[in-house]
Amino acid sequence: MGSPRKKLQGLVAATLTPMTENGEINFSVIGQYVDYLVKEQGVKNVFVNGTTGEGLSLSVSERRQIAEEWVTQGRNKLDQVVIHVGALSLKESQELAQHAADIGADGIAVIAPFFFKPWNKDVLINFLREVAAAAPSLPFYYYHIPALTGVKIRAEELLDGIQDKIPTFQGLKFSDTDLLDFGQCVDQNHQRQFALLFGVDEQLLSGLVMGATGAVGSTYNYLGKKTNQLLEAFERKDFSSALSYQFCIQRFINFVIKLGFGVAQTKAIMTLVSGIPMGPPRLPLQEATREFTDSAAAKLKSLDFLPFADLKGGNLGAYS
Ligand SMILES: CC(=O)N[C@@H]([C@@H](O)[C@H](O)[C@H](O)CO)[C@@H](O)CC(=O)C(=O)O
Repeated sequence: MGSPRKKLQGLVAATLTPMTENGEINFSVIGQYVDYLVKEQGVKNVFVNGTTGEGLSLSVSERRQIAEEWVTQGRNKLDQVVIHVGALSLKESQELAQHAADIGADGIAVIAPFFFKPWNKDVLINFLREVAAAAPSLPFYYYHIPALTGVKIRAEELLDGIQDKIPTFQGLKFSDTDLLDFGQCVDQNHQRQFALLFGVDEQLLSGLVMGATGAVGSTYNYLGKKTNQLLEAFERKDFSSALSYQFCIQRFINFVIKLGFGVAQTKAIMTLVSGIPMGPPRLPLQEATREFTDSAAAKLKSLDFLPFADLKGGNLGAYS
């Protein structure tokens, strides 16, 4: 991994947490998972224990072990390993933040507490500051995901003057469709000192046009290669190709959203595409149905995201 102060950019895969059929963490496949992301998807940054990683459904001990495994397996292979350490308990969040620093992670991220909710920006910043202070050497990212936390404090409000309060603040993971809010974050970031990472994969191109400096998402686990083509087209100002890539990605995401799409389904798709068993999700999530997986497989194939050989060659076997 690179120096902790290197700016986080490009694609960041929001990693899944592989589990066994008994619901235990399957640490044994994380090394293979790292290699798959780097070699097959061209993705060299990971966001661990977030939404996709079922971070809030895991025990603190499991979260620590998973973070350690990603840091260990990612050494000299991944550019950055960012650990999500958000929790309802400030103490747990601080413990996880300190642990992330101790094991040599490259950054930490925190969502807003969502049971007793911060009712204004200052209260939210007070909470975030206490967590950040537990890992004073690590870049700190705020993870804005209002649809799941129910905390609707606008990101642009939060950003205003944040580095005076949280000196390690390094950026934002913006998992929302409010492009006015996101645009105003970019507008404030005059010196481009912060990483502004867009978190809605099906709208990435809009985020890039608005000024996103990178992206964190679940689909980069298995559509990283295609999304990197989108990023490259955007970089060379070939907007027509960038739009074609985005539409292609949208066709798939739109299709699975209509079937019912979430972390469980992402696990099934990743198992299918990579051949690495991701296992079931943890309750209250429910495992994807066979019908979902078959339909997703057919769609991936029709979009050329999954060569026929892969379908025949055992990846479906890895799922069943
Ligand atoms: C609500 C949700 O899970 N959003 C995803 C997206 O990647 C999302 O799966 C994708 O845009 C498809 O809708 C990410 O923003 C979440 C994420 O990065 C994480 O797992 O921490």
